[in-house]
Amino acid sequence: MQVTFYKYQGTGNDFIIIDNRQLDFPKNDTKLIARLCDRRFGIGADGLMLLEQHESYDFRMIYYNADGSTSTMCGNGGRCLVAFAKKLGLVISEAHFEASDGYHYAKINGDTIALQMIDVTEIKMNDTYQFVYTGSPHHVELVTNLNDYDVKMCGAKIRYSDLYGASGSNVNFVEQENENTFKVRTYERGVEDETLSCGTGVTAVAIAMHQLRKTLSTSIDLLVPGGKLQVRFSKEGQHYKNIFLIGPAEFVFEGNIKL
Ligand SMILES: N[C@@H](CCC[C@H](N)C(=O)O)C(=O)O
Repeated sequence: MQVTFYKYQGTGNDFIIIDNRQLDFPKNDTKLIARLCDRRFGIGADGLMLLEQHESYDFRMIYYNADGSTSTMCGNGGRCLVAFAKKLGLVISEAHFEASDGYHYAKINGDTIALQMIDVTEIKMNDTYQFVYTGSPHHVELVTNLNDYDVKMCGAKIRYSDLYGASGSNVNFVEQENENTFKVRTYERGVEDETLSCGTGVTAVAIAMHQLRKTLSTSIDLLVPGGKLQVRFSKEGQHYKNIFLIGPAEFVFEGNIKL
């Protein structure tokens, strides 16, 4: 079977996208997905997404990590899938879709996609770290000297620690740059390495930093190794709502593979 794939990236978090509206992609073939994402033996990506038909919304998002595991929500992936849906002509300036964590709305402005994330109602605050679920689980930790930090080694230690059990967590290391700007480097579960950006990760960081009162701003800039993202939200009581992850989502190339 010949399949056309599309490569997209959002601040360097890169994805293989396949139009699976005909439902012919072998969705349970973990080894195939891992091989397609492999940077030496395959196309290379942090994750693979399928765009499928949805009964009430514009489309459905199915996300796999680079190791082939089915995953929870991917913020940068969601933004890239919206850009792909626009390329397919499924949406024009707005999108409504369903992902593993439920309904999402997105606004399209050229290559900039603003994706609404799920509301956050619980933040676990600890002396040295916070835990925020933004559609995916995220450990957030302030560090000094982020540029020289061993994200892969320290991230893996936390991801596999007793703190998060068998399912683990993504791990974000953060350093404050100014009043409303934070630098972030993320160890991603399922890639098992640092990625250049993580959308659900920077969303967790923005909320954790606001909750910690490191910033009073509700529009926060996040500098990641792959570029710049913005997270905006409103706070109602103890709940964070109307959370938007904003940044570029770009088509890179397309090709055909024989499965
Ligand atoms: N890169 C993603 C997060 C993808 C999911 C994550 N690896 C997990 O398994 O939790 C993002 O942009 O949010």
